[in-house]
Amino acid sequence: LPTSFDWREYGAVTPIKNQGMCGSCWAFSTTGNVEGQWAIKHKNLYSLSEQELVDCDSTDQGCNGGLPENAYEAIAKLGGLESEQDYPYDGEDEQCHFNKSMVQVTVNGSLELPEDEIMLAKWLVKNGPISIGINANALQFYMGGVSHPFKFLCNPADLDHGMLIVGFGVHTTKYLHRRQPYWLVKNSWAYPVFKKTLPFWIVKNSWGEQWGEQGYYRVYRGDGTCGVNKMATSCIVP
Ligand SMILES: CCC[C@@H](/C=C/S(=O)(=O)c1ccccc1)NC(=O)[C@H](Cc1ccccc1)NC(=O)N1CCC(N2CCOCC2)CC1
Repeated sequence: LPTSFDWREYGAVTPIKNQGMCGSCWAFSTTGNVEGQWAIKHKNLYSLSEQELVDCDSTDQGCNGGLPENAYEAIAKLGGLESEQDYPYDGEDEQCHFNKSMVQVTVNGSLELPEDEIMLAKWLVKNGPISIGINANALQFYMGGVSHPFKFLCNPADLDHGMLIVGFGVHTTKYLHRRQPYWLVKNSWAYPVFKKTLPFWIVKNSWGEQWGEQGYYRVYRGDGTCGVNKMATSCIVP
């Protein structure tokens, strides 16, 4: 197993997207995994439509939540996913206007991955980015670095947010030289939820555009922090 790995270096990850004021994190977690699987298998990276899932995946609840595993199934049943361009994101529940002739990619199954984080890292290197459920408590006020909250502050059993692991590495702290293995996790927030309440000119000027580390979150790898390993899944693409 390498010390670090990052699927962004191999063209398997699209730029950070913004879910806005809609609880569609599950759809972004799903499209992120499908984008990666398709890119690795077909050498084509397409940005895929979350709005199609919000509007047309009747097994999930649109802006009120969902599960990537349901979404993979829904994509297979619908007949595929359209591109972001052809079915753009509006951040609210709309009438489904899926057009099967516009399908960019298809899915024909899914996998539940092991909770062992060494096996997860091995799977990631071999196969691609992983969709996860996580407890988002530590994300609300995340400002960078390797997040490693106490278990009672981030219950691994209370998963409430869908994200995408795109890689992993080890951070050595400056003074004590502590080694902190971490997962590199793609988020779908432009601003953290709490900053949405601040006047835009404060957020724009002081914290820049992106949430976290240019839209990414680094969380401790190896002890099930925030349940990062509890619901790791991937689609299978033909
Ligand atoms: C209200 C929906 C919130 C949304 C994410 C919104 S969010 O904006 O990213 C955010 C997250 C945390 C803090 C603040 C903001 N969360 C979800 O969609 C999460 C994502 C998730 C959870 C666990 C494992 C994997 C993925 N899922 C969920 O919220 N749900 C999972 C499915 C559940 N169904 C109810 C009916 O019976 C079938 C199951 C509905 C709730």
